[in-house]
Amino acid sequence: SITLKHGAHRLGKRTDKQMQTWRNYGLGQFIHWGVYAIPGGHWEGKYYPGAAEWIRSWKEMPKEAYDNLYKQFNPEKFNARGWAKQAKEMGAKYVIITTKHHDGFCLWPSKYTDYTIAKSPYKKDIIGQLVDAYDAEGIDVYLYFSIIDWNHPGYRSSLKTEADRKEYEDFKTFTRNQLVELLERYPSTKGLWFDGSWDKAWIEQAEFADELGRELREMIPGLIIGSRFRADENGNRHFDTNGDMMGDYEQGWERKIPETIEDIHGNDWDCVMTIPENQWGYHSDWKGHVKTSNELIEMLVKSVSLDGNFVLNFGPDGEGNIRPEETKLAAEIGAWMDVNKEVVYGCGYLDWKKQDWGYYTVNRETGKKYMVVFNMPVSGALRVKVPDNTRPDKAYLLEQPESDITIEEIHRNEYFVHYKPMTPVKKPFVIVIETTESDADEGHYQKAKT
Ligand SMILES: COc1ccc([C@@H]2N[C@@H](C)[C@@H](O)[C@H]2O)cc1
Repeated sequence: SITLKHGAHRLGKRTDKQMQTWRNYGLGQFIHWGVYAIPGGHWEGKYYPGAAEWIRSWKEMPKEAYDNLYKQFNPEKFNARGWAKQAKEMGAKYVIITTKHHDGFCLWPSKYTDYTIAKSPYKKDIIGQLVDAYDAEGIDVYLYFSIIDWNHPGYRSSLKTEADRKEYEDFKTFTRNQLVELLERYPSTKGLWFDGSWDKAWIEQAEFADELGRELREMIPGLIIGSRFRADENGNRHFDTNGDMMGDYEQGWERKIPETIEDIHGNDWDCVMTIPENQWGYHSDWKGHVKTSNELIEMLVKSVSLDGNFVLNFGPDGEGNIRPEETKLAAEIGAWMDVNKEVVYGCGYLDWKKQDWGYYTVNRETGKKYMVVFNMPVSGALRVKVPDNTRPDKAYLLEQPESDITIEEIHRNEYFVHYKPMTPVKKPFVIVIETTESDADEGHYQKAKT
């Protein structure tokens, strides 16, 4: 590997307490809220087919009209305590809240621009209310911040002229000032989730961004920042010139989930996921597939089974309501978590061969192993392949610890867990499997000579 001044500053996972807490969350909530929720994916009767929070970039949206929307932003239904309570009941352990999206509108009263909530009819600090409400529910708060800022005069996506460069220096100072301001105003923040950092102009700022990251980490010891924040001096993002991840966890899994443990390259990671195919901000007309709670629970369990966190996005409307579809899903996920949360919290990857019926998770402290079943085989026989010197002794339903499920040895290190549900299965369910680790005899299975 080559020597880098602004590459990864740490190899391997962080092992401090704050990062251990992050690693054990399992389930998080994303909140995308801003003035884009006012048009909600429409303008003058026309339907915007893109992601609602990007409507300003739509050729049918006059920039002037969009940039004046904040003058009508007065979400009277906004109830931070209600949102936090709903997130608690869903089972979210952390929340990521948009402080400023690409449009540059600040949901906190920043003193570095007038394009903020303080200048709207609503006036009050939205970020402050959410931080207090989620803190009160014991849900850790992380702040989303977009480097892209279409409102700031100094913002550039690329630096072509000397004038660009001069303007961009003001933008860099503004960006730093806002981030320092956010951490000063909300010191209970556990981390920053950066977005909009793919512009050439920002990629050229390896030294500035590295120094800014250092300054922010000094302000809040243990602060957690993902891989999307900065580039190294050769313009590499997420992974530096040597292939080492920059930041504390990988932020590449947006609306997608790794397939195998190899895909995560030994790094911590989060998957951030929308309920429709691709809407983060509020769109009043979701077209296409809206994910069910069974799909979302599977994504959650799949993420945990591969040592990641799953962060589900909510996009409140222009009045401050959480829409009915999201409320329903939060309740369904919460009902499942009420019964099964122990297969998520503090759990991660078990190095047993993945089987078709679902996913294994293991509690990192207790070693307790779980089979989370999504796909019942017609045979009722759940195949389990174990590593050498591991023998499954007992299996029982998490919901009925006294249930004793038959385990049949069918081959060397291979078993059938025989389970036929008495009633039709409508939600994923969990079987706890207990094992003995032994240097037992090789057993009596003979490999065929071929
Ligand atoms: C051009 O592709 C994208 C896709 C998504 C984004 C933003 N990242 C998500 C977390 C949302 O904030 C979305 O607007 C930005 C650019």
